[in-house]
Amino acid sequence: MSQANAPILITGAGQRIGLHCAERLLDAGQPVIISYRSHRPGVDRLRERGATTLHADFSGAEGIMAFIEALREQTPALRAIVHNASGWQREEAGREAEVFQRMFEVHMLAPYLINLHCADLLRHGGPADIVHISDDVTRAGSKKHIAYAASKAGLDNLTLSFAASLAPAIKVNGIAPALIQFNEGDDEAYRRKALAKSALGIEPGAEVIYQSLRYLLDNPYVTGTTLAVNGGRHLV
Ligand SMILES: NC(=O)C1=CN([C@@H]2O[C@H](COP(=O)(O)OP(=O)(O)OC[C@H]3O[C@@H](n4cnc5c(N)ncnc54)[C@H](OP(=O)(O)O)[C@@H]3O)[C@@H](O)[C@H]2O)C=CC1
Ligand SMILES: Nc1nc2c(c(=O)[nH]1)N=C([C@H](O)[C@@H](O)CO)CN2
Repeated sequence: MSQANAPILITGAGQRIGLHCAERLLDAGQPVIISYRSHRPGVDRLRERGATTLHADFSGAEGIMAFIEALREQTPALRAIVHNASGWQREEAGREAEVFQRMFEVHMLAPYLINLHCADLLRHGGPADIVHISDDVTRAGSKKHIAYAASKAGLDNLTLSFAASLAPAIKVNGIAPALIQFNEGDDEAYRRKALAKSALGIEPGAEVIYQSLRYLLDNPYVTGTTLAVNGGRHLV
């Protein structure tokens, strides 16, 4: 496979932001591979559009390594790897250690192992990128998602280490969103409170993440950077 049509991998792209970015890449004629954990309608839609869909559960090194093996059987080259898969878990009484472990696995261990075991697929002489989807919450921490925020902060540090380690062949950057897209169960009171936390006060939707991803893929002189896509939350 020439680098020209090497696929872009997006993890956790069966729904929401990952699904939107996968669809937009397909719209642009870019081959796509996704990982998904739960089978959702978006997985079928991507498959129908020609994307390769691989099941993956990153809860533990075994599951991550099994995904890596399946990925390497699928393609000899990659244009980019987008680490989007994520669990937004609060602390739970009696399950504190399990929640921390889950957050560490999906936000740090999976990107770490996939990057180490798949960076060679990006080494083909053409433009190559790794993008970590983080969270603006790493600036200040979170009272109700302590393990989540800590694991995303660790992901931000992986951005720096991998950017230094893989340069100049591979650029490594992050995108740190604040509120992008509410979840179905978010009630009006929660939505009002969340919107008030940023200077721009809107729910922008997934397109702003695709625009940020496009910028990082297209810019040959940006690495080791995490883009804040947060509506000016740091100003409020
Ligand atoms: N939405 C927002 O407003 C914000 C999003 N972000 C970040 O942007 C990214 C995309 O957000 P969003 O689209 O809301 O993400 P989702 O909450 O929809 O999660 C994306 C996917 O990750 C998968 N996933 C979760 N845990 C695992 C695991 N252990 N192994 C494999 N897959 C897993 C889920 O699979 P399953 O379908 O099985 O649940 C889900 O489909 C995330 O990294 C998120 O942290 C940051 C700030 C705000
Ligand atoms: N994996 C996820 N991470 C995050 C989500 C989400 O739905 N899935 N949502 C948020 C919130 O939008 C938060 O930014 C504002 O309430 C954060 N991370």
